[in-house]
Amino acid sequence: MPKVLISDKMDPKAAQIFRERGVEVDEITGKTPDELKAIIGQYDGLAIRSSTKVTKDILEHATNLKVIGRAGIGVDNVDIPAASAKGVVVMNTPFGNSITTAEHAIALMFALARQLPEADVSTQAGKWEKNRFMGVELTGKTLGLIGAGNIGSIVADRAIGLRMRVIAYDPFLTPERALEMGVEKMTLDDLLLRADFITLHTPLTDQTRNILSRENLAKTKKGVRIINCARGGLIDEAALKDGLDSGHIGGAALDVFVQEPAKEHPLFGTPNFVATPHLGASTTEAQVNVAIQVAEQLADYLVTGGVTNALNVPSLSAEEAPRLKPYMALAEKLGGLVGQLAHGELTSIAIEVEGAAAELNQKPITSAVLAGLMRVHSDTVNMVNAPFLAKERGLDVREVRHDREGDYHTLVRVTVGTQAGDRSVAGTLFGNAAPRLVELFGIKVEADLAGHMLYIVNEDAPGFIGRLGTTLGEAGVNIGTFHLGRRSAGGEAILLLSVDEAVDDALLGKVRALPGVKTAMALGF
Ligand SMILES: NC(=O)c1ccc[n+]([C@@H]2O[C@H](COP(=O)([O-])OP(=O)(O)OC[C@H]3O[C@@H](n4cnc5c(N)ncnc54)[C@H](O)[C@@H]3O)[C@@H](O)[C@H]2O)c1
Ligand SMILES: O=C(O)CC[C@@H](O)C(=O)O
Repeated sequence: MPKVLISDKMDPKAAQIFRERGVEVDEITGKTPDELKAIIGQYDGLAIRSSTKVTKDILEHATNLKVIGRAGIGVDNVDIPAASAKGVVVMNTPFGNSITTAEHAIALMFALARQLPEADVSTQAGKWEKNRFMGVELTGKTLGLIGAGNIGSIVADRAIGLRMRVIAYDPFLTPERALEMGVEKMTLDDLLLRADFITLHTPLTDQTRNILSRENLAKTKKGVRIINCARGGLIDEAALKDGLDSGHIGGAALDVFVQEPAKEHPLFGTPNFVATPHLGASTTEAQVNVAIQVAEQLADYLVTGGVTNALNVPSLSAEEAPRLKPYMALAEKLGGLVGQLAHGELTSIAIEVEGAAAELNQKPITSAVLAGLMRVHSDTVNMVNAPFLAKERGLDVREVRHDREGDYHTLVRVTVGTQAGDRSVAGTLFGNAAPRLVELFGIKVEADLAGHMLYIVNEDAPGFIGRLGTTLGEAGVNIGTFHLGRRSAGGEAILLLSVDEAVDDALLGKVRALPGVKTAMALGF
């Protein structure tokens, strides 16, 4: 039974779903990195929010981990390259808390417009400072969105409802989508010049880090009010403080900080500054949504192989997964076969599909071929990290989908480019389920690829099979199945034998010494 750790506070629905789906679950929150390292090796899945930092160091101890699920959107607390290199799938729940976070941005915009937090503190202190708190209306003001994705577009919708004019800077926003959203797309400089309020809704990337830098803050309209419910690091916090102190910036509300938890901060106590402790996603509704989604996604992956909302592998629906499963087994075997047989450096690999296979999602088939190919050299390769490793090694990977009718109702062909030329193997599924090799280096042959096998290339001549049988028999090696293929009578023949025991080097030497043998190799699947 797969086992999952929930390491951050999460709605109880998550644990309930895991149990209902046959996944064992432990909820252990508030662990230090060292404590997490000590226990993470027991788990197949890890469900987190933003507190757990899944670093490379933690991943090195996660010997059984297959999937990490973030109950939320931002995955900057997960080292995705390290997870990918280790073959761990990383998923998030991209929509579960979008409305809630957009509402928090709108709430902070109101808080700034009417100085609500300061007015509350003053009133409850018995001061009744009616003249101190003069607000501004939102109606007719211009809201500048930096980032117009899921959350940004909900903020735009709500702001338009408040009769605000919404302008947006997002390099990936198409003119059609901007029109549909009712926002005016523009450059960042134009937005900075025109916005009365600016709200940030981008992920933190190398391009967005410090997007509101000191220089950019200086370009804003005097009195601008700034809201950040996305990620700390998007704004230069020191420059923001200077802007508030000088009065150039009329107000700022931060839900997120460069360093979290932010228990002390130079901005704290600054007039017109509002802070919340990363509460963007903190509503009952959003937390139930993301808990349910993350548990369903992790359980799907661990139980059926379905992949939803993964950031480092292609998606695979729970309906597709069972159809693709036998193909992935076939693909891994074909990859493993060429990996074992092809000598020297591989420069390219082409994965071709035809017949029924051509109607499927090809990405998982390709990943499985690459995993089989590279697992020949490393036990830690799997379908998740194989494409990354292939890219890292400069292997040129091509996917080809054929429309044509072939000899088989379904076929997967793998061709690797080597210094000696191209080498190709092909396989089909018998009964849509059983992987079967049907072609090896241009020769028709029909074989299961399973267990210990012996691959022999020899000159097709009478008496050879008898001599081979005797040699194996004398070594106590029992032949399970025997598959023969040849280009032409008396030409080159290929033999693929499954044997009950591994063939050691001494026996291989004897096989290679038999008359007519050109190549003999032990294979394993
Ligand atoms: N405060 C919270 O609790 C909380 C809750 C949920 C999400 N978030 C954060 O909100 C952010 C946005 O979430 P989302 O669901 O809208 O994401 P999203 O992926 O739907 O949208 C992000 C948008 O940013 C745009 N973008 C990317 N690079 C950009 C750049 N250089 N300049 C301008 N725009 C750029 C993208 O094109 C995209 O449209 C994420 O960082 C997420 O972590 C915070
Ligand atoms: O889990 C949370 O409370 C914050 C989530 C939020 O930052 C997100 O990116 O989804």
